Amino acid sequence: MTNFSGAQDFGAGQVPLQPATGVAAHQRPAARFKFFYGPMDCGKSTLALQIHYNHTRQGRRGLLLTAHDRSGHSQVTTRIGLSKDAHLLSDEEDVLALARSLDVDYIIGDEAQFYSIPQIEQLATLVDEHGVDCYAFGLNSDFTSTLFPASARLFELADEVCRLQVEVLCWCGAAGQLNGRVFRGDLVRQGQRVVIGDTDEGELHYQVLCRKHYMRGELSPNVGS
Ligand SMILES: Nc1ncnc2c1ncn2[C@@H]1O[C@H](COP(=O)(O)OP(=O)(O)O)[C@@H](O)[C@H]1O
Ligand SMILES: Cc1cn([C@H]2C[C@H](O)[C@@H](COP(=O)(O)O)O2)c(=O)[nH]c1=O
Repeated sequence: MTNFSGAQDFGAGQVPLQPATGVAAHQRPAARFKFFYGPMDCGKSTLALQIHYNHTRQGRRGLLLTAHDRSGHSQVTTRIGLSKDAHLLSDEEDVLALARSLDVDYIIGDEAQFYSIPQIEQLATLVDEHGVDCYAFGLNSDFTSTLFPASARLFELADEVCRLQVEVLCWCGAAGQLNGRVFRGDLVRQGQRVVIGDTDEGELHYQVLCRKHYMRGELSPNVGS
């Protein structure tokens, strides 16, 4: 909340978070809420770690979050080899309380499609009421080509939404756009929304497809690719 003098009013018992860099308040840009999205394998986690690195280098205190990372650990992992320890968010966890207890300047949230709606809204509150920059990274749609609820909320609330620039190619060479779930060699269109997996071959895996081949249900002739 901002009062008429321009000063922020955080209410009784609340202390605003302060950035660590020592930059005067009037020189600091307004906090931003950004959502970077794209299909599996398009470089989301890599960009998340790059942004985290750049902020840390300037002395800013950050919180790296993930949920259901493929590794099964509390880490952000990337296929290009980078990984970093992260806080593994549980479904009921209050991100606002967590960030305030750690006094952070920014949050990087990977696998944001798995966050709850309240958690996405808490990120927005951190931006608006506490000046914390929030960068969320995640899939836009699930294996049925339907938006994840958290991603839909991010599209509604974020200041900026960016489709990632690294094109993942469908087996035909066109830009991959949709995440196909493959079970025992067949594209499936029904099942649980959350099934952790990778784009490698296996009994259950994912394959990024262009819209035409997703709609036709035509998978790569090369198993697992
Ligand atoms: N051996 C490699 N050499 C170069 N780039 C690679 C290699 N392995 C993976 N990558 C890059 O990493 C990207 C996947 O990054 P990752 O952050 O794991 O994606 P996401 O989080 O979106 O699933 C691939 O699109 C590719 O550009
Ligand atoms: C499409 C889809 C994916 N998932 C899971 C599979 C992976 O564990 C993650 C995405 O990870 P990435 O870093 O973006 O490659 O999400 C799922 O549970 N349900 C789905 O529909």
